[in-house]
Amino acid sequence: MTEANRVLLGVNIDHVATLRQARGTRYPDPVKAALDAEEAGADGITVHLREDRRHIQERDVRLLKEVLQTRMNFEMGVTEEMMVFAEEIRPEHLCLVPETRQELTTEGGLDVAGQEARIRAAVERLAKLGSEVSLFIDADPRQIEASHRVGAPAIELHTGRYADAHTPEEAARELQRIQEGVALGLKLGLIVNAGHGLHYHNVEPVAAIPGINELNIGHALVAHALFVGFKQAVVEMKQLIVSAAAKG
Ligand SMILES: CC(=O)[C@@H](O)[C@H](O)COP(=O)(O)O
Ligand SMILES: NCC(=O)COP(=O)(O)O
Repeated sequence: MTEANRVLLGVNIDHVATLRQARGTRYPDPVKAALDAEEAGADGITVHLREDRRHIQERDVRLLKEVLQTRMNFEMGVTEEMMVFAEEIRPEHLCLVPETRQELTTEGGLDVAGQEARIRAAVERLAKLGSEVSLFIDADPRQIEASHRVGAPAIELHTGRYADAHTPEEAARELQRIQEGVALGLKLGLIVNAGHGLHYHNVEPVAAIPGINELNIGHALVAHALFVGFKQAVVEMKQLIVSAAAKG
């Protein structure tokens, strides 16, 4: 396999913390899940410290920063509170995401085109930490071009609409949007990642997109881990990604 078709797996451990927060217990510990994921072949660990702290807590992020063998991808809203916390943690990767207090999950991409000055200022400030800054956006040419203009080196394309498609035709259309988004991002010199809602039955066509760098996957992995264990869940996802990428 060449470097060109190697697709990385970022394991999102947020929903291990969701289970813990549901009862206010000390278990299950997302830090243990992260270490197990690394042993099973994860290329990085993703966490989203939400404003409402519904899953990941500051304690998790601080501990992860100390113990991870791979790297942290820290997802955050564009708020002063999060900027200050990111400056303390200095994660290797930072991903700016939109956040709405009441949403069930991250429902759309960041509107970079509609607030270029604000996002440019955030990207410049965070880049000083030495972190690779990424923008979580829809596969929309306007947003991809704006991400390039504000100086972000990387983007993560939101795959939620593809994952939530109700018919094969709709899924094919959404996949095509992602494929075109990846191609445009690469043409502009961006690192292109993708994620959200990917699972064992829909990940392969995305992993096969030429040039895609990393897939961030969480909810489906945590769900599958209930039945097969966390390490095995990561191993199975990684196998799917690696083999799809090799064919892509
Ligand atoms: C930004 C994003 O997509 C992730 O952080 C992920 O989906 C985590 O789960 P929640 O959106 O449920 O917090
Ligand atoms: N940025 C997307 C992510 O980290 C994982 O999303 P999901 O697999 O939990 O939907």
